[in-house]
Formats: sequence, structure tokens, C-alpha cells
Amino acid sequence: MSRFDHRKYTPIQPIHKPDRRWPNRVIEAAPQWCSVDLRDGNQALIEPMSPEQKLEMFEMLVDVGFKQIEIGFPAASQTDFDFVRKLITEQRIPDDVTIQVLTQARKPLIERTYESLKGASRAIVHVYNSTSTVQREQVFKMSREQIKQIAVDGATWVGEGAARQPETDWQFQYSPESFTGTEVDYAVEVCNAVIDVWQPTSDKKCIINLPATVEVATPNVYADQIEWFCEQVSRRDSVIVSLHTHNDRGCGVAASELGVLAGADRVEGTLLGNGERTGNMDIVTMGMNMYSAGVDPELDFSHMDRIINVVEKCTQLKVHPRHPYAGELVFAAFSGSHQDAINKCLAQYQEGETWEVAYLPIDPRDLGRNYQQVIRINSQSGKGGVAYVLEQEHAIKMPRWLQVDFSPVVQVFAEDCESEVTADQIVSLFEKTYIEPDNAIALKSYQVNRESGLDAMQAVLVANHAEHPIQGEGRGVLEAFVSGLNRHTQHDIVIIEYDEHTLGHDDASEAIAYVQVSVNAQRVCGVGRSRDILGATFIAILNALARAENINAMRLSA
Ligand SMILES: CC(=O)SCCNC(=O)CCNC(=O)[C@H](O)C(C)(C)COP(=O)(O)OP(=O)(O)OC[C@H]1O[C@@H](n2cnc3c(N)ncnc32)[C@H](O)[C@@H]1OP(=O)(O)O
Ligand SMILES: CC(C)C(=O)C(=O)O
Repeated sequence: MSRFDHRKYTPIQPIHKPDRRWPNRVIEAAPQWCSVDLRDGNQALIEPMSPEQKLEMFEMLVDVGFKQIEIGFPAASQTDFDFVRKLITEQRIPDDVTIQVLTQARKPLIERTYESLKGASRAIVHVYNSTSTVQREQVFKMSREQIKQIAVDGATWVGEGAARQPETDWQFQYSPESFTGTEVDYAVEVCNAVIDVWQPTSDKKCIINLPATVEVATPNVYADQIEWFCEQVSRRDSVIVSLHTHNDRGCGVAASELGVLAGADRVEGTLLGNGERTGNMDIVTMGMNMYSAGVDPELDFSHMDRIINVVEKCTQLKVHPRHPYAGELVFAAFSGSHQDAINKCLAQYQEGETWEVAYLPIDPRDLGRNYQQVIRINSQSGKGGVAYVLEQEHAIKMPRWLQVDFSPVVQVFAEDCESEVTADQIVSLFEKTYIEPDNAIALKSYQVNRESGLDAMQAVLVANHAEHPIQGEGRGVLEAFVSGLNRHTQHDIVIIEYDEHTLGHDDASEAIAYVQVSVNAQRVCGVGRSRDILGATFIAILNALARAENINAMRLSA
């Protein structure tokens, strides 16, 4: 018998709410954000953060723009207690930032919590107890009334503690922990009892935080619960409804997004989603989802690499390379058709316009990334990507016919090395293929005379350590050069395509010339580089000829 048996599990029963309104809404403004990196994030770590790490994280959260930060569970450990004290006594809390601390609904813990907060100018005291059926029946082994009483007692002790320290501007927060596993009418009943104790007003609101402590259903079920709660809770205009979702089913962000549509005012989460088990809902993703829809998240993620660096350092967990908006690979395109589309869209994009670039939901530069990291080359890449890399990294603007010619060269190389091909490897492949082919024929000197519209040219070529003087005529220098080559080599060389540009912007810049020639009916490309554009073109033709000779083992005749 397999142990893999889904009949062991039962689905969560959604609430009946045919009048739901949230599906017709869109998010148009940022919710109040609260970072719980230093509490829920911290409590889930293999090694909780050191005081130095906590401070570094706190300062980064402030810089990102959080106005509410849950800084710990001061009654739980001396480290957390001391950290709260440090922030307060060293006056490290900016005037527009409110610290929040968590406590169980137990009197000694609440008293210790207030002790940690002495001297704070403002603080949110967050008290919780579990209300779900599983916790009531199996953990606490208490009735609904008894569980409600824990909440009411907790709220009372929180109120009393605040009254003893009137110098601080207090706000109270209550979480019916495991809300999503709680009958929603019972959750409202418990929260209303807490609200009755605290007597909030529209000027002095309390926060009711509704956690998906463990994510157990699709996000629409959570949204229905939130909308229903918002309709039923007492003193709605005096209550800030807050969300706290986890990611057990991979929908933590979606649940918070739908919860906001359903009427919530506030969202708790962590940067990049660290937290218990699969993590807390990721505020970077939710904020950037808003940003990419043209809504100001009121958080600044422009220095994403700093955020990643601090989060990785403090959590000792690596950010996944495919993590939304932040991962190393999320703006990288390896596949040919994606590169082609990105390349074409970026070429048309003008600074200041609405962003519409295929395959790039946002402009990577907004997060401190650059376009160089966008197009990356492996065996799945196409000509556009390779051309993009050469242009970005080395100012080489291959004409389309050369892109077509070069792409298979890179592909074979990528297949052979079975890994990503770097920009340096691409440029050296390019040089080896077109600029420095084996048995290259060098241009030692040349001279052009123009008389009555006819160019006569003489040049000295060097191949296999021997000099080869050539001379030719034509209605243009290139024709004259090719006629000299044809005469000397007995080949039939015809220029099919030609392009050139400078590699820089000053007089000292080199020119680069690209040619496609037919050598005895075989098409072959060559590239030449020189301070002199004419010389660059002759070199390009000679390199094409050398490549044709290599292919056919022909040799320049004496
Ligand atoms: C979903 C969440 O993330 S909630 C936050 C969870 N975070 C943490 O727990 C991290 C910090 N916690 C701790 O370090 C410890 O739990 C402490 C120091 C706070 C308390 O430790 P202990 O006193 O050993 O108690 P413990 O946490 O094991 O709790 C068990 C007891 O408290 C009761 N309890 C648990 N939670 C609560 C609560 N929120 N309110 C009231 N009582 C509670 C339990 O019923 C149990 O009672 P019992 O001893 O009579 O059976
Ligand atoms: C204390 C509460 C808000 C919590 O962390 C949770 O339920 O996940």
C-alpha cells in the first residue's frame, strides 16, 4: 500500500458568499505595510539573527521605507529584549517609524514586553492567541468561550500595561492566530470581544490582524473570509484590518493581494519571503506587482542588490535565482526568440515612454540592474542575442547577414562547452572567426590613384611570410582591389554585402568593416578593423578570402 494517499486530507470549506465584491476591484493604492522580518522571519531561522544582523536589517527596512516594523518578541529571549532596548535607548527609531512587538496573551510575557518598551515614543503592542478548531481541540483543549477569554484577558493586560506607561503613544494589535482554520463567525466574535476591551475610535484605531498562519486554501477563499470579516466586525471605521499570509501553497502574495481587494488596509510580510516553513508573504513581490501595474508601492526597491545582500547575510539563506523581481535570472533571456523580441523592443523604447517590452515586465534598470544582464547566451540563443551582446559589450554592430552567419558558430561552441557563453568568449570567437582567421592574409600597404573616374590600385599582401604585390582597376576602390585579387589568385571574388562603422566617437577610434563575398560562388564573411576605413574594408575582404581558402584548402598562388 502506498503512503501517498490524498484521502487522508479534507478540503477547507469555503464560506458561502455569492455577493462577493472583491473580484471586480483592482489595487489602486499601497496598503500600510508592516515588515515582520525581524520577528516572524527571525523566529524561523536555523540561526536567529545576531544583534548586529538585526540592526543592519532594521536600518535597511527603514531605508526601504517601512513605517511599521515588528522588531521582535521581547519576552521570548534576552537578545530580542536587548534589541528593543538598544533601538530605544540609542534613539535609532526615526520619527516616522513605529516599532511593533509580539507577545502571547500571557500576563508575565505582556509585562516583560512593556518593560522592553520603556521610553519608546510610539509602539504597537501585538498580542495573539490561536483560535482555530485544531488548536482549540488538540493544543489548548479548551472551549470556544475559554479561548475567547484568553484573547480578552490578553487585550486587558495589554491595555493595563499601556496605561502604566502613558508617556508612549500606544497602538494595540490583536491576531486570532490560525484565522484561516477558524470558523469565520467565531473569529469575528473573538475579535469583537477584544475590540470591546480596547474601545478604539476612528482617531485611535486598533489593528486586527487576520493571519493565514498556515495557508490551507486557494486565495479566493481567504479573500471571501476577509470581505466577510470586514462586513461583520464591529466599529469597522475604528479598526485597521491587517493581513498576514504564509506561503504554504505558494500563494502567499496572491492571498494578500486578494485580501486587499477584499477590504484590508494593512499587510504584514517579509522582504523576499523569509519566514516560517515556506515563508511569509513576500513584500518585494507584492510591492513590485503594484509598481509594474503603475501603482506606487510607497516602498523603494531601487537598490535590490543591497536588499538581497542584507537578507542573505541576515537569514543565511540564498535568494532563488528565479525569485520574482530579485533573482539573478529573472531578467535574463537565453532563448533566441525572446532575445530577438527584447532586442527589437528595446531598440524602439524611448526614455520616458510607457514601458512595453516583450518578456520584461519591468525595466531592470529600475531595480539597479542593467541591460547587459538581460541577454545571456547558451545553446538556446539566437542571432539577435549574440548581436546584442557584441554591441553592448564591444560596440560591434553586426549587420543582419553577419548575425545569421555567426550565430551557428556560437551555437556549436555553446553545445561543446555545455554551459553559458560569456561576452568575452563571444568576442574572442568573433575575432577568431572573422578578424584573425587561420592563414590570414595581411595587408602590408596599398596605394590608390584616381583618374577620369577610374581607380587604379596597388597593394602588397603578406601570406605565409611571403609578399604578394597585386594591382587592379575599377570604378571604385573596392572594385579595383577585388580585380587585383582576382587577377592574382585566379579566383572569382565578388562583393555581395558590405557595411562599416566606427568603434568609438573620436578621431582616434578604429573603424570596423564587414563584408560578405562570393569566392568561386561560395559565400563567406570577413571582418576587418583599422584606423583607416578603406584599409579595414580590404582587410575584411582578405579575411573572407582566407576563410574561403581554409574551407577549400586553396592557397594564394605565388
Ligand atoms: C504563528 C506564530 O508565529 S506565533 C509566534 C511564535 N513565536 C514564538 O514562539 C517565538 C518565541 N517564543 C518563545 O520563545 C517561547 O514560546 C516563549 C519564551 C514566548 C514562551 O515559552 P514557554 O513559556 O516555554 O511556553 P510555550 O511557548 O511553549 O507555550 C506553551 C504554553 O503557552 C500557552 N500559549 C501558547 N501560545 C499562547 C498565546 N498566544 N496566548 C496565551 N497562551 C499561549 C500554551 O497553551 C502553553 O500552555 P501550557 O504550558 O499551559 O500547556
Ligand atoms: C502571530 C501571528 C500573526 C503569526 O505570526 C501567524 O499567525 O503566522
